[in-house]
Amino acid sequence: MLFGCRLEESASFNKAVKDVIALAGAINIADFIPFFRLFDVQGLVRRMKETSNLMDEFFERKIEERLRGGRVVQQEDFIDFFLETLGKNNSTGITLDRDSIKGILMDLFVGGIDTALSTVEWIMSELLKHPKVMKKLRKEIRSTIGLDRLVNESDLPKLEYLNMVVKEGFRLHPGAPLLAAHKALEDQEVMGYHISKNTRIVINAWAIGRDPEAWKDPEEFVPERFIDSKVDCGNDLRMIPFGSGRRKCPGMLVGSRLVSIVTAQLLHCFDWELPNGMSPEELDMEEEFGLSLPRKNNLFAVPTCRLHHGVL
Ligand code: HEM
Repeated sequence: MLFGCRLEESASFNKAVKDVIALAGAINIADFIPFFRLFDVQGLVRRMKETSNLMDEFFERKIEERLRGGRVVQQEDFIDFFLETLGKNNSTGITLDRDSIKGILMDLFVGGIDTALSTVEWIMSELLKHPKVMKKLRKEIRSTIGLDRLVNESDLPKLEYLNMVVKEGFRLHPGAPLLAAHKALEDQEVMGYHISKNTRIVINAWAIGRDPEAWKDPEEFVPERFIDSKVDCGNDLRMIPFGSGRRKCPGMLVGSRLVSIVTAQLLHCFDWELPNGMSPEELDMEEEFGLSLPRKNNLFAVPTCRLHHGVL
């Protein structure tokens, strides 16, 4: 439950996160013809202001609830951390004002939720499209963990095939296909091309993950390509779903663990089938292009619980 929210509050917040991502990825004519900035012809600025006000009000409410001691869940979370560790009168010597705390919370949610969830949805889609891979992964997880308890984070290093499946998911379906826009700090020569200082640089991680010069059968979902391979996110420029270098995603470790643990739990707890006798070949894999890269159409699959009674 998100910060102990009521269902409708949580749903409207999730919608706001999705809207921010869609708006930030939208093509804005004013970026190309500055004259149009005067008019906001597509209404993008107005919608962005409305959405960020909505998120601001949400975090303001949650912070006020904490300060009044009116929390619904007992577990500590990000908001407690920021208020206690970096709020007024703390002992660290660093103080963040309320706007900065809200800004960081917004960054964490916008950067961390949709990217991870869309990657899990894509991995589940690939598994439903490739039943042999799904079976092999399910076997690894269930034989390692058994059916009397849930998978937890400390199990992840033992699940080697899961690690390969997740890497293959990140390769084909990077959550942020064009990363974030960067700017050259100085003139550079890269592979014979001159890049002038201040050039805006957009890196297509999606295309790199599917480049036939970098990968054998790049369009195929084959986790086995990572057997005995050291290639991983962050250590090889062919795999950059989290970017690379100084401005790479600071949530890389959390993000990749989140994707691994959610995928492992979905496969461990349930058997999955496509609905209404649909065959794997019929499952559509259309992408919706934007700042993130979710499925165009929601994935529907039917779960059957496989854990022993009382574990869930
Ligand atoms: C599967 C999950 C995730 C993916 C695929 C992902 C991907 C990315 C990418 C591609 C960037 C831009 C890097 C660049 O342009 O070089 C980025 C930046 C960022 N990510 Fe993530 N991310 C994920 C999870 C998270 C999580 C869980 C958090 C926070 C807890 C997070 C927080 C951020 C922040 C704050 C930035 C901006 C960093 C900066 O501007 O220096 N991300 N992420």
